[in-house]
Amino acid sequence: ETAATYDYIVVGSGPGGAPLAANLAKAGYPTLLLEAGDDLGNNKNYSEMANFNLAANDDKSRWDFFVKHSSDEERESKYEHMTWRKPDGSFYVGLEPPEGSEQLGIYYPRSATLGGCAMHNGGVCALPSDDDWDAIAESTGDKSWLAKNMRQYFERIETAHYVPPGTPGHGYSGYVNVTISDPTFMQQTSDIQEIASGIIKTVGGDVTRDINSLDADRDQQTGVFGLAGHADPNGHRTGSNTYVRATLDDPAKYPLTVQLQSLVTKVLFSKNAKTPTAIGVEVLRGQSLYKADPRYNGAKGEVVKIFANKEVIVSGGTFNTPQILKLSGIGPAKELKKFDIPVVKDLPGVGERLADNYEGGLLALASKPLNGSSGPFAVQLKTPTARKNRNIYGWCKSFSFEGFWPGFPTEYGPSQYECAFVHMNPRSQAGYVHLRSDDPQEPPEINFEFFKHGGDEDLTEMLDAAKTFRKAITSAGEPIGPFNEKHPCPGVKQNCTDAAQKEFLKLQTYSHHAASTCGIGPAHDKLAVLDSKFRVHGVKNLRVVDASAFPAVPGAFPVCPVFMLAEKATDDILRDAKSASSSA
Ligand SMILES: Cc1cc2nc3c(=O)[nH]c(=O)nc-3n(C[C@H](O)[C@H](O)[C@H](O)COP(=O)(O)OP(=O)(O)OC[C@H]3O[C@@H](n4cnc5c(N)ncnc54)[C@H](O)[C@@H]3O)c2cc1C
Repeated sequence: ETAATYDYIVVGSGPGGAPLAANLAKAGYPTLLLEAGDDLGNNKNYSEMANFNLAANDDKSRWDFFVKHSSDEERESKYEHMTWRKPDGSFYVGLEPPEGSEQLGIYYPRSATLGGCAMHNGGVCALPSDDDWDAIAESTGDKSWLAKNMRQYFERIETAHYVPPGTPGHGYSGYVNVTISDPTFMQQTSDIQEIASGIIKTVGGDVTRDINSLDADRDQQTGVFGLAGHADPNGHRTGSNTYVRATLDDPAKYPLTVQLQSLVTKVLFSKNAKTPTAIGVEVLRGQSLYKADPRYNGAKGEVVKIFANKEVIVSGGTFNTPQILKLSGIGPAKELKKFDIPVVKDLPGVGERLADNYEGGLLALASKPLNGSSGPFAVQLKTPTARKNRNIYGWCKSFSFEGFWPGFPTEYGPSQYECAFVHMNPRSQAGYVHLRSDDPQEPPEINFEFFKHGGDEDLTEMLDAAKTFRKAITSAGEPIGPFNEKHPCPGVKQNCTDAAQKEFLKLQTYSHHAASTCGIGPAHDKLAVLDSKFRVHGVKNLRVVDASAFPAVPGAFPVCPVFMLAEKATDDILRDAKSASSSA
């Protein structure tokens, strides 16, 4: 293919790329959406939200990344779920690998399928603090990022099922159905209801209110809430996959083309232009071509070049977008030269400032099997040393969640109860995604450098959260209690110092909301990659629209904020297209 068939090429079909491609096609522009994986939208492990752990463990979509949390090997070696490759080729997870095993790193799942990680995620839909949006407006001077303007994008994506129709700040016809967890368990007497009552007594709130519906002083609201997720009232997952499929099936026959099993290896640039100008992409065609795919078998794929009349938009996610840019010659010149990649634009920030929410949990076993059941409910806290806003988002139920490893999670039986939590707005953004080679099939090196800056402050906030959750859960007395805590302070009659608990939290923190490797920021910020309209600084016709574009992790859960980015980028791109055609 040499002639440009498409106006836009979008690389990657996650919550950033998929809705954007559908929107551009619906606006009448021939658009190609390229996705490395397959379409699993009809597979019940993906289409039913309740099966999300099956989806995340499924080799039909898995891209297994193995990352570091720090550059301190001793600290890394104490991570309880360190993953190793045994001599027989299978995984070992733990601290005592069989002899001859190779240390792979800390498992970090990604979903390579039509819809991206919105196809295996837990579905939690939350909005960042208003301050998170306002900070982008402030750093770039672009007022369209102010929270009060961003809310329209949430209204656009949402079909709300948890607030009365017409409630301001919500949408009722968007492609993301949002429901909250069933609150009716609070009306029946049960152990689960009693524990939840204790939590509500400790932190306030109630399970019928929703985080996203609070407009007045959202950033300060704390206590218990119903947990909002991107599923419809029947539990069907909605979002990136369902929206693309609905757009393809629409009788209006929008000019959207989706090509699966297409691993984009680089962006192509015009040879003549003075300013680097994107004109298309190079693709490897074939199944499971990326080495993070457990089904990878050494196949090389067929090389294809595809061209765009207007723009290329990269939406490969926080790990893959910087890899694609670097392979294309956009990134830190020093790193590119190491791999003999010709430098198209020296942009030192590509792959830098990687950050993630820190996660932990207060997990305890009751003295008896817990009767009753509930979905998770949300708990927001503002711990004593929090900076400006609430800083902890927890979710509680009888379950166990201790991070990710091949085959996760653990199951401690019917007496288990946990409040898992994410710590928002990490102070450190020192992580990075660096190339290991110029081979596009080879996953990059990923190091989060957790706690490198402000670590002690963040750990104090996590410890205070754990203390609050401990008090809240254990307020249920006998015969449900006493509780035998698994972590961060094990035992029934506990005797842990604050320092010991902080050390546990530091060593065992996990994460799954990676962001910011191609952050938006002003041109004078040497680590900024994108301007406020998602355009790569110093490059024409190339944008990035996915979680990598956030200059900092957006609140507690990124997926709904990424959907909002896709909508905002749609407006920016269509505005440019219209002004180009009116000036032509
Ligand atoms: C296990 C898990 C659970 C999660 N749970 C939640 C949750 O409950 N709530 C929440 O808000 N967030 C959750 N997240 C995070 C959230 O899903 C992600 O932040 C979000 O999906 C990011 O969207 P994205 O568009 O940036 O990238 P992704 O979702 O990663 O999508 C990128 C897409 O690009 C494709 N791609 C990558 N490279 C190439 C290439 N070279 N060529 C072609 N295609 C390519 C990939 O296959 C993928 O489909 C979870 C994440 C994980 C891993």
